[in-house]
Amino acid sequence: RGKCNLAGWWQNELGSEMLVFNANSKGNFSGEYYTAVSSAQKPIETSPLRGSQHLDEDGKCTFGFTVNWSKFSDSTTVFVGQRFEDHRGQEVLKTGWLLRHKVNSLHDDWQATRVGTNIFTRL
Ligand SMILES: CN1C(=O)N(C)[C@H]2CS[C@@H](CCCCC(=O)O)[C@H]21
Repeated sequence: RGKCNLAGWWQNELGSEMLVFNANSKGNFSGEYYTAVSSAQKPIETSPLRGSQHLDEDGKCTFGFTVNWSKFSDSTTVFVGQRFEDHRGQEVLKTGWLLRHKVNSLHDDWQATRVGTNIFTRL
């Protein structure tokens, strides 16, 4: 696979881990996300992720993926970002994310979406 192969195990500064499977010829991929922390009240479970990446040969591909949190939280997170290599040649995924929780009424919609940034490095 090209230099921008996102497949493998990654971890971020929150202690979350994700396993990304090989992308197909169109750049579509799936994986599993294990969050170490959650605002949900139920036990955390591994959650599926699905995404799409560009297949650049320069190794600096952009990508996006969605995590559909399992039964433990009625919420969804979308990530968008780019792969880089740092000064030591270590791979990093610089991402931004939006986390949307289900709210019970339109009036509560204003408080339903959180935003953040995140860096993943290979496990
Ligand atoms: C641990 N996290 C992580 O690795 N992030 C990049 C951020 C954005 S997704 C969120 C976890 C959400 C878990 C499900 C829920 O509490 O609704 C937080």
